[in-house]
This record gives sequence, structure tokens and C-alpha cells, in this order.
Amino acid sequence: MPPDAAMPHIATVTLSPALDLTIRLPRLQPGEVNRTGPAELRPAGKGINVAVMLAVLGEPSLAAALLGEGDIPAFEAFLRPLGIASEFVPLPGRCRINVKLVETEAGQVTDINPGGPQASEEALRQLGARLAARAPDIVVLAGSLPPGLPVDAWAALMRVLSADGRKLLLDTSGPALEAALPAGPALLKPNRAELSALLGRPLPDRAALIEGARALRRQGVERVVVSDGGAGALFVLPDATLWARPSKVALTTTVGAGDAMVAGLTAALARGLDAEATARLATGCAAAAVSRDVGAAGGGVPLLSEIERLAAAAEVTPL
Ligand SMILES: O=P(O)(O)OC[C@H]1O[C@](O)(CO)[C@@H](O)[C@@H]1O
Repeated sequence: MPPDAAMPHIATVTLSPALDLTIRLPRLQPGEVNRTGPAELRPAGKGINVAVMLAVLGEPSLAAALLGEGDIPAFEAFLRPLGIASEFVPLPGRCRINVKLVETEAGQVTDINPGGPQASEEALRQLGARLAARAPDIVVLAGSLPPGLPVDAWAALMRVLSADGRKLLLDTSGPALEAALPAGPALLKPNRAELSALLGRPLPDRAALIEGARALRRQGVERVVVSDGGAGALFVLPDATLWARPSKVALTTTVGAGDAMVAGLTAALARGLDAEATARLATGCAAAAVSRDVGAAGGGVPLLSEIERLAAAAEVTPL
């Protein structure tokens, strides 16, 4: 498809999307029959979640993915009403179902993320070609790799897409992250454990975290944001280094909080926001995601007004 001026200027890529099955229960009784209220099943995966949050922020995007062919209609039906365009390269079979067990008494979430359908390098090549033809200005590449792709699959895709000053934001982990670093992401958002694994050393305190993030900056990554759960996040940005702590919210689920933060960072980049406004928007998105009403219609997507309230309430400290 030729580039079109009306196309969204942001695209998200998910190589291993999922249907998230979220089950809430007071406490899991292992080895017992656990009866619960209704479960929620909704299209997800990191890039898909980022696109949904971008829609809440008023930023239209294109969600691209390698997707089990049997799931394409359900994903399109979910995304279209949100104004999210899609570009899916079909894989044989169905996408994975990722189970999220939310134990409300302990405020603890257990994720079970199985492997998805087998992907191929040819499918990845097709996805790269279709995305490049759409000519987005910003591309968010997020999540794990499906079986069948080599560890440098993100790097290969990034090389295809890195033209014309396009900004590539990467949120992945483990060997896939390590292999993608030389492909020149403009922004990385590891959490503390992911950054520690990437650098091969413990990051016990804030000073170590700052030094770790700066080590990535020295390798050419323009923006490094390290999320640290309820304590907030470190933002090492071109114009400032900041810590942002969210105001207290009722925690309903931690699933998708990192994706919400990536959406905030993406919108901030698209809007040319300064460091403080970036940190506030990203923190507001993450805080709104953890307190969203999982059982509500549409998966409890947060309201823009709630994001704005939490962005204003975040405590931002220059470092
Ligand atoms: O690709 P990964 O790392 O398995 O993560 C996928 C999971 O992460 C989430 O995007 C939350 O961050 C879930 O929606 C999804 O089940």
C-alpha cells in the first residue's frame, strides 16, 4: 500500500500477540477447584496494548502484528471501534492465550504466557515490507518473539524500518533485547530486572540504576526509561534526568502497566514534550492502567481525564 498522508504517524508492532484471559479471585487454591466470577478475554500483547492506550490519549495508530489467522477477525473487531488501523500478517493456527491470575487479597498477579503459533522469517519480512510502505514516523516494537524466529528478529525488523529519521521505540527483554541494541533504538524502557539482566550486574539502588541507564545512553540510545513498579520510574532523557513517582492508586492489576507507560512515552515523543511533561504523561498512563476496572466493559480501558489527573499528581524530582 502506498504511503498516505492520512495514515497514522505512529505504528506499533507485536510479533507475539495474545488473547489475555484475566481471572480475578481472592486467593488461588493450588490443586483445588477454584470457582470465580466471569473471566475477561481480550486481544492483547504489548504493541496492541500500546495502541489501545494511544487511542485513549487521542493518538491514532496502526497496530501491526504476526497473528494466528483464526484470530484476525476478533482483533480487527476490537481495534476498529477504537480508531486503530491494523496490518496483520497471518500465521497458521490461533494466537496464544495468556492467563493473568489476579489475586485480590495479596494484590498479586501471576502471568502464564505460553508460546504462540510458529512464525517464519518470510512472515517477518512481509510485515517489515508492509510497515515500511505505510511510512510511519514512530514505530513501537514491543513484546517477546514467537517460536520460529531467530533471536535477532527485532534487530532485523528495525534495520528495515530505520530510514528517513524514523524513531524506533523498543520494549522487549532478554536475548532479544541484547540482540536489538546495535540496531539503534531511540528509546528503551526496560524494568529494573530487565536492565540488570542486559547489563549483567545487579542494580541494587537508585545510583546503580542511573549509571545503568547512562551506560545505554553511551551506547547511543537517546532516551532510557527504567520502570520500577510502584516506586515509579527513572527517565534519562536528552534534556534532563528525572525520577517520577506515581500518586497512590488502588491496584487492580499490574498487567499492561509497562505498555501504558510506553504509550505515554510515545505520545510525548510525537508531541515533542519536554522531560518533565514526558515523565508526568508516562507515569499518569501507568498509574491509570494499574487501577483500571478489569471487569468493566471493554476491559476497563482508563479514561483520559483519569490519566490527566494522575499525570498532574505524580511527584517528579530532578536528579
Ligand atoms: O510478549 P510477552 O513478553 O509474552 O508479553 C505479553 C503479555 O504482556 C502484556 O502485553 C502485558 O504487558 C500482556 O497483555 C501480554 O499477555
